[in-house]
Amino acid sequence: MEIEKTDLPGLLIVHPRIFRDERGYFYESYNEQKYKEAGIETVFVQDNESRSVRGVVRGLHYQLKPHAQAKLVRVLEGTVFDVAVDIRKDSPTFGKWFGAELSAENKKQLYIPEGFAHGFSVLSETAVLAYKCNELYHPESERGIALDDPELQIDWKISHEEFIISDKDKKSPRFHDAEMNFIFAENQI
Ligand SMILES: Cc1cn([C@H]2C[C@H](O)[C@@H](COP(=O)(O)OP(=O)(O)O[C@H]3O[C@H](C)C(=O)[C@H](O)[C@H]3O)O2)c(=O)[nH]c1=O
Repeated sequence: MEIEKTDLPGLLIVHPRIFRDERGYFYESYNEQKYKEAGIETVFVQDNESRSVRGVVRGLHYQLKPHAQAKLVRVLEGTVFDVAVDIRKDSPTFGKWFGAELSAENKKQLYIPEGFAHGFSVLSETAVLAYKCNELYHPESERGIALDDPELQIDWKISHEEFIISDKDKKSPRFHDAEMNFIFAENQI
């Protein structure tokens, strides 16, 4: 398994080791010891799965502290453009976003620490996303940021005309007005 750093401190791309043979493939999609050795110390307590059709954009979501969630995201079917936005107020990359194409084919994973808003767009006919969280769902603490925020300028790799988004996400505030309480922790570099 290889870990790739990104321009946003703490946000990592995981390249799992895939074992292929004439039957197909096998790989460890998570291994607590190996991920800890690679710097992903997080212990996960909840697994989520969602299926979406082409054009769906889910997010940008996060939970306020003390219910902030770190996530380990992978794709079981199809292809998505997975995006994380740094909302750690004192981070040198506050307000910056990073995106990666995750697919059932490339089996890449995105490790998103606490202090990021998360969202994804679906680039294939359908996509199934599976992700681990280190904190339980706490709807009262859940917040959103507008997917088409003019300050963030996220390129979702699909046209806005194609967007299929939930009524809830349509009402998310702009980044500038979003409620955040993330203080940048030095150990997140
Ligand atoms: C997130 C969540 C939702 N739900 C229920 C609440 C709703 O009745 C239903 C759909 O929830 P929602 O529309 O918020 O689902 P998504 O839009 O996929 O939300 C997710 O989208 C982005 C990409 C994320 O990273 C978050 O994990 C999560 O916010 O599932 C639960 O029961 N448990 C949960 O952990």
